Amino acid sequence: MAALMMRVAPGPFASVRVNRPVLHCAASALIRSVSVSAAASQALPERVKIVEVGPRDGLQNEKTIVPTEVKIRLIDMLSEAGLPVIEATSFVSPKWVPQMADQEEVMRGLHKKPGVNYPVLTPNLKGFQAAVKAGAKEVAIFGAASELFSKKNINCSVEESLVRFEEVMTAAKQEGVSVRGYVSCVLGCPYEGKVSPSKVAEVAKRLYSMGCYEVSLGDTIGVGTPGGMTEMLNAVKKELPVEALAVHCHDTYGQALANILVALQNGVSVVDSSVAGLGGCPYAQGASGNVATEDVVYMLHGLGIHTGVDLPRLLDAGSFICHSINRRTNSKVAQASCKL
Ligand SMILES: CC(C)(COP(=O)([O-])OP(=O)([O-])OC[C@H]1O[C@@H](n2cnc3c(N)ncnc32)[C@H](O)[C@@H]1OP(=O)([O-])[O-])[C@@H](O)C(=O)NCCC(=O)NCCSC(=O)C[C@@](C)(O)CC(=O)[O-]
Repeated sequence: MAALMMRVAPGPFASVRVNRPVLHCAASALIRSVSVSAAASQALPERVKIVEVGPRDGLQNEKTIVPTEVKIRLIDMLSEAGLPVIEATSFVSPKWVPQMADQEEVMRGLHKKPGVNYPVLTPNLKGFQAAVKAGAKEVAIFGAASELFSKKNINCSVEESLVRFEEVMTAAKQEGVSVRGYVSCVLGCPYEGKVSPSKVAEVAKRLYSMGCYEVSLGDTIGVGTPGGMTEMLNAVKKELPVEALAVHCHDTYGQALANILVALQNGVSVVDSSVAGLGGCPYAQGASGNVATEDVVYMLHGLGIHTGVDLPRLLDAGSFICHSINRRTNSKVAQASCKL
């Protein structure tokens, strides 16, 4: 062990202000050096854009209402940590998702950092209009590759949802608002089981064709494996440029990082994640937390990929929200860093 600790350079957590066994620093530096040399032989992106979904996807499923000031503080801590995109809230029905009922206050209260985007979810024109009134400059429309999930989540068929999204898109073009698209259940549905990659590709193409600048492919219940991810991406890449794709992985079966790595190897360079691994969709049975942003950042930096994210500050944001809502972090990196 002594020999191991002598051979490695200072770890990536040199500036983390917590007590940590020395072994963690040494081991993480070793992991990094091994990973970088492995990455050298792979076609991986030099830079990855992380879309932080914690304030929305991470909190929407919390049963106890999180105070608005806590949500605002979390968003501000995430922007201070260098996250370039922070999904702030959603303009959905408060009867359907009570946790997001303070969407206007959140939008008005957050301290917008120059260069940071704060998209919000809008399922229909009503949500879009409210979002714009509250100052949103970017929205996300969210469809699905599964009929039953679409019905449970937004109370309409996939085709009906696309008609609603066209209305949002038309209004967004008039207002100069950017629109991101989601396809949920891309690697499996809690109600229909297996989902065909061709159906995912079809819905993704519709969203892209109507004007979404980016389409995020959601493994909503975290059942995917690297094999399934590869097969699905191969189908989608036939219809959309890979530059317009993002992946959105939940970690129910512990496959999220492996799935993300496969997506990177397929040319994807946008990754959604949630601080402390919080999250889950209230209308997807069995959905667990999103992949933790801390773990994604740790892996990407270990691969020598730039994110612009300051990991110690991100760990502070994770620690803050976990203490505020009395939850244990799902991030392995946070656990190893003795942050909670
Ligand atoms: C889409 C609706 C509204 C349809 O819900 P509905 O009941 O069919 O809507 P409606 O048009 O019949 O209207 C019913 C009531 O809702 C109101 N209403 C109508 N629209 C809005 C709105 N935008 N904001 C606020 N209120 C709204 C409307 O005004 C009316 O109010 P009432 O007259 O009863 O008082 C509903 O199903 C809904 O809000 N669903 C959202 C569900 C949700 O947020 N799910 C979680 C996000 S998706 C997700 O997590 C997956 C993702 C994106 O993360 C990717 C992944 O992981 O794969």
